Amino acid sequence: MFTKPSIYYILGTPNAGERDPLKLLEEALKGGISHFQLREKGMNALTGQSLKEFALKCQALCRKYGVPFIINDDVELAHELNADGVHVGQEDAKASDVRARVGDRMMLGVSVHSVEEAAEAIQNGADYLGMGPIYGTKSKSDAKAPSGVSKIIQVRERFPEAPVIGIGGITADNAEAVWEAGAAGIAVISAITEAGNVQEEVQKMVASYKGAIL
Ligand SMILES: Cc1ncsc1CCOP(=O)(O)O
Ligand SMILES: C=C1C=NC(C)=NC1=N
Ligand SMILES: [Mg+2]
Repeated sequence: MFTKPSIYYILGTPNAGERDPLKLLEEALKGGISHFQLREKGMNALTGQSLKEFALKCQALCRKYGVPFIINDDVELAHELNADGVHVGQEDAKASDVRARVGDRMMLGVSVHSVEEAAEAIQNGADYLGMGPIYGTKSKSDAKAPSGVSKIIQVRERFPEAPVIGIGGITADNAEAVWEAGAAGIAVISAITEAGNVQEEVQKMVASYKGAIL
């Protein structure tokens, strides 16, 4: 499910700005991302039928490259599209309710900020944990203060079997510390979305794992 180094691209149409989100996704897929999450939030976010149509196009692209298609927050859309996974935060639906709704087939990710939240998420059936923000981020308006990799280290010590995905301000240049903390993957929005060469940026992120002291 999360072979190291997992590069977990997250995108919503608001993040893409003037760029074509589907072109960004295809370039990232060609570059070798291992997971994609559609996170449609913020200014002018798509809703209803237009969101569903866009989600279907993203899902088709992911399927073409054999990469899991994960939907953020919207459990009903994930269920309707038979997505490969759904990701929820602490304020979203409770992980146990989501698991009950989507069944065991679908990957369930939960955002956690502490060992206690990690314990609860795992107890409730989480397949992986999203942890951050590691560094400063401009892509989440209500992000907590960056905490570096210390919390990832704590959770890894306590739950060595649980895949942890680091998130928040991660680039190819600062990813090494996240690998060294034991993360199974890095989740990225802007470093890939705003890259001059998207494919190359993804490849540099994969390469950053080899440089890490594990
Ligand atoms: C969704 C989310 N959760 C914590 S930080 C963040 C945004 C990550 O975006 P970026 O990779 O551009 O910092
Ligand atoms: C907030 C998040 C944390 N981690 C992941 C993987 N996705 C998210 N949307
Ligand atoms: Mg959420």
